[in-house]
Amino acid sequence: MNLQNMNLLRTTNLIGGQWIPADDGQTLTVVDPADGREIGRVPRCGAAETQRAIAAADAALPAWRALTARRRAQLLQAWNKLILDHADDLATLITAEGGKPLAEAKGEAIYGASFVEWFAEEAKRTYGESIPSPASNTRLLVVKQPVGVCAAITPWNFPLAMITRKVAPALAAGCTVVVKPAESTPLTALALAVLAEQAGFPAGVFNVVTGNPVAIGNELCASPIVRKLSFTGSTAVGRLLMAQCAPTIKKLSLELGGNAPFIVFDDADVDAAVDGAIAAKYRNTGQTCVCANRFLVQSGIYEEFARKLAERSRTLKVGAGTESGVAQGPLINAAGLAKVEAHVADALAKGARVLCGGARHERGGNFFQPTVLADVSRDMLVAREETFGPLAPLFRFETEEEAVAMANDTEFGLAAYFFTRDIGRSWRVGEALEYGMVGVNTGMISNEVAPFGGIKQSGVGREGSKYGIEEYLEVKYLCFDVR
Ligand SMILES: NC(=O)c1ccc[n+]([C@@H]2O[C@H](COP(=O)([O-])OP(=O)(O)OC[C@H]3O[C@@H](n4cnc5c(N)ncnc54)[C@H](O)[C@@H]3O)[C@@H](O)[C@H]2O)c1
Ligand SMILES: O=C[C@H](O)CS(=O)(=O)O
Repeated sequence: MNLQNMNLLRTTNLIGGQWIPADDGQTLTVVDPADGREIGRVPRCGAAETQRAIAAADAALPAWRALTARRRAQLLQAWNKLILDHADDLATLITAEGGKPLAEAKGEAIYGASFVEWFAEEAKRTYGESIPSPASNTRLLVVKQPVGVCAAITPWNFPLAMITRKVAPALAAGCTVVVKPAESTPLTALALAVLAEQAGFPAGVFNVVTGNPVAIGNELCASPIVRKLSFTGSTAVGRLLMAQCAPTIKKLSLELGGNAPFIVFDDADVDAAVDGAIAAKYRNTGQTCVCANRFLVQSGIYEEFARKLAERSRTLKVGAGTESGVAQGPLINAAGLAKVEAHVADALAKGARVLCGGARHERGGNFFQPTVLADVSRDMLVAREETFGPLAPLFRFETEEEAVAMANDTEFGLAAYFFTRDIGRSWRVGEALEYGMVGVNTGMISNEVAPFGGIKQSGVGREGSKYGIEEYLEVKYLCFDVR
């Protein structure tokens, strides 16, 4: 792999300021999902290395939390600048190990840096408060203090932004961090660590451990030194980690799976709804937690919307993320491809109709055709499971009440979208949808300034926004007797 700065391509882990291999020398192979080529190897670390990373973060904590917020902010700004200065190389890494089109990967590097910039500013605003005392001899004060040593476990689909969305607020708050990135996309995480070291973060403040997820996760969850776990990934794994953290009563942030409804009402601007559908469905080849997973279309405009969405989906160029003009890359692996295929087969077997795509792409490998299915019903797998691929299943509905009931008929509650030009309906439906985030007449909702997160089994806590740093702070109440 050719980078402008080859120093970013690391095959070791950063623990306590040292770049180290696995104790037993074992490695994980990293492959390009577009062609299966090996692009690198990283340490297959386990419990022992993780224990050392936790110890390093613990040792670094007192000095780090004692720094002024201004100094922590300066280091975060330096990291932000380095990420932006190296955005092209970081995009090359993101595409090489994750498969997304290069333009999207560049966008992720910029998006990921925006969390570092945002929390550099938030670092200086962890305000407390004074409370009028009910007793004349006491004065009441509330202060915010860093939680302490934190662990972060992150997914492959945004290998840079999901790390900075956790590490930036943690460091801003005065915490130290041990990160375990996904096995599929460790190189981007290690490149971020190179830049953090270059920015001047002291040894042990930011540690990255790659390898056996179960062994590393068990240590991070079991250690009483780790006071918080922030996890982004599937609901199944989030549920497991939540249970594993119970014995040590850790503070938890969980950003989990979704099953986003995309509702189009008869009164919508259909062309705008199709634009929104393309954005909400096909970003990262449909592999984002906020991708539209179910399209609920009112009967009056069903055929028009279906036809236009299929027409636009056919125009999406499928190929390796490095190829010019590519809009859809490969699925991350064979399992991801098989899930899309299974969802399509199940829907067709139960009466759905193919409007476009519907099969593996002629390029073979992990490529799948952008697919739109009509006449989809609630007994199909796509109604209940997160497809996590380029599949747009269209459900039909008659009334607003039916649409809301269908949209809420899931254990997930991350993101939802709807298109209408009726102001009353936008309030009624916006309030009735059981989701943490709702896009109204838009298919793109993610940014660093708004609270990102879900309800029900899509998780707990919020990332980004003014709320994100609170996840890494403890509230302390001081009562002074002033006699
Ligand atoms: N809500 C969000 O912000 C958000 C963002 C991105 C992805 N996701 C969700 O993540 C899923 C796809 O990502 P994924 O395939 O990487 O999810 P995943 O749950 O399989 O893996 C996520 C992370 O957990 C680790 N992991 C897996 N099993 C573990 C264990 N037993 N102990 C410790 N760590 C373990 C993995 O190595 C990886 O680092 C989808 O469901 C998607 O909706 C949610
Ligand atoms: O997969 C979901 C991530 O959170 C991506 S984004 O924040 O919606 O860009």
